[in-house]
Amino acid sequence: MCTLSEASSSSSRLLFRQLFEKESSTFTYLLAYVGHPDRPALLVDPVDKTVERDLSLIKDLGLKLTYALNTHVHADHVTGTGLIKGMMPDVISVISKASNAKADLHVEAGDKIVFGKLFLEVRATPGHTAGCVTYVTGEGADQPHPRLAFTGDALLIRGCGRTDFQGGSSQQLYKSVHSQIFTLPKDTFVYPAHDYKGFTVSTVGEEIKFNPSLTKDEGTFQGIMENLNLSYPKMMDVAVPANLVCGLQDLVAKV
Ligand SMILES: N[C@@H](CCC(=O)N[C@@H](CSS)C(=O)NCC(=O)O)C(=O)O
Ligand SMILES: [Fe+2]
Repeated sequence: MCTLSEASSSSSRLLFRQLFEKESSTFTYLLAYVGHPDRPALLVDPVDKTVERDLSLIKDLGLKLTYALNTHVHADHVTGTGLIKGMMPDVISVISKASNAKADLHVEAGDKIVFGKLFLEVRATPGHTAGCVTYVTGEGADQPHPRLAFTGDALLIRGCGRTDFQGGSSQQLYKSVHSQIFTLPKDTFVYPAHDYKGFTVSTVGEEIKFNPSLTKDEGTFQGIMENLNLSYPKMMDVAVPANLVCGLQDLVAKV
């Protein structure tokens, strides 16, 4: 199996970094095309608390940040998108149309986010929230192999996002994961938005085989999701309103 460092150094000219915010156990991903002197880059799911670290890394690596993407309206932390745009107004914030959140660019299934010769393809994976999307690296010449899937909270490693708020639906999540993620090539790397168990990466094949809830039939899955008994995220009342304006709430309040 191809390792993370192999994926990073493949002929696709993809530079890839997985970053972590420990208070909310959130992963942010940095991707860049380094086959051209412009070195266009994007961030997936930046967190407000670690924006300074991420922008400093981008500067160190000589990259040009072009897009800041969210997989969904997060309930447990404030997106870094607003802070990034405050400092770098040319960066394009991205979220799904179905999320009903403010952003420069609203995407839907089938859209492509292009950076250099690389691109991310948008797959609609609602269920954790109504507007969740998964971003998957492209297929074909110049694209990294194996593919990389940024699954947000739709699919976690040996888990999945809860479905008890923000338009969540266990029925919809089951369908999303089985039709949009489990149909990807089995060697596709799975990079989620969170991990609470110490994992960093999985593959589609591994989750098809070992995911404890999504390997079950749909009825059993729904029963599991109804009985998770998780407490609401501590930051929820702050994070959701902020993320609906892509973390721009302070800037908006000043206008
Ligand atoms: N304790 C945390 C919140 C943990 C939580 O609810 N995480 C969400 C993803 S963030 S919306 C989730 O779906 N978890 C699934 C699971 O099985 O844990 C806090 O207070 O922030
Ligand atoms: Fe979430």
